[in-house]
Amino acid sequence: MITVQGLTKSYGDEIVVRDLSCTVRPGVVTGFLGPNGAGKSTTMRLMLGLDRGEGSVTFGGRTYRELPNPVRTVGALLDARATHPGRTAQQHLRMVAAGAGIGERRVREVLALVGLDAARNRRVGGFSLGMQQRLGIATALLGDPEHVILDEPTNGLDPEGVRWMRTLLRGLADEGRTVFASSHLLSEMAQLADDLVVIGEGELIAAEPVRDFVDAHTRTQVIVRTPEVARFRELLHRAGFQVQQAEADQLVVENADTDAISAAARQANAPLRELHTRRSSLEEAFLHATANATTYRGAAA
Ligand SMILES: Nc1ncnc2c1ncn2[C@@H]1O[C@H](COP(=O)(O)OP(=O)(O)OP(=O)(O)O)[C@@H](O)[C@H]1O
Repeated sequence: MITVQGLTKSYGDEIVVRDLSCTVRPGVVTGFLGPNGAGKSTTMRLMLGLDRGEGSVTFGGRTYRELPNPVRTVGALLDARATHPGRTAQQHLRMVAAGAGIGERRVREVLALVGLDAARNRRVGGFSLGMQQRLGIATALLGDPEHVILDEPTNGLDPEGVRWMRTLLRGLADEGRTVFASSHLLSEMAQLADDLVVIGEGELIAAEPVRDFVDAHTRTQVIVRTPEVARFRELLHRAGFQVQQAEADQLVVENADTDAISAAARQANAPLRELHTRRSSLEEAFLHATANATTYRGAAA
């Protein structure tokens, strides 16, 4: 469990993380979202004690600095390109392992886990971004940590790599670990994350399960197809539903549920050809939730 309390960071006069508090629970994947410049990387750096700020972050009750052997408790990937380009993947991992008292066997294990066994003797300088990302993950997992913090772990990965990452993070969560990962790929997050922490301009916008976040920031629509569209529309309208005709035989009802619509159709003796709920996407919810907290916004077309 990661507990963040009152985390605050300023650069000069600019407050980039403001009084941020949340908990990240074990056994699930928590996605960390926010528009560009929202303060995600800064928050992760603060969590790991790489930056100084106010407030506290604890891992199972202890701050990063209090951990006797941090590599064994918290595994982190912040910048995959931070590895020395002249070292091979294996040399890099051996170096980190030696510093934490981790043996050669685990080095080979994590190389295999991230699919870099065959490339272990190649210099990191020649690695693609995706390979560097895999090495970064291997480094983060070296100490078999209970907490995993990853900044944009899918960055540079091809579709197969993204899928691999999804399976890996799910597996880590299923083992009971606390997994906290930022990403800009919202459709990916929708598939991957159970919980979300969403920030905008350094402030907490939401910390809740993905489903609750989407429900809170979007409207549910019920799609109805009927040959008697005009009569049924009028009927729903009179019953107090917010309803629009979308196609010749299709109605869209806002904030309704299919039970209520099918009951109304039965009562009116209106035949239904289709009735289903359209759930909004995480992307729609994210754009709505962060609309007022977007520092770097493209100019309107
Ligand atoms: N070393 C620094 N000095 C001054 N300002 C900084 C520094 N690092 C970050 N910032 C500022 O802090 C704010 C938050 O940046 P941060 O990189 O944490 O955001 P982010 O959410 O990770 O963004 P992105 O999604 O674009 O990676 C930005 O306004 C950024 O310009």
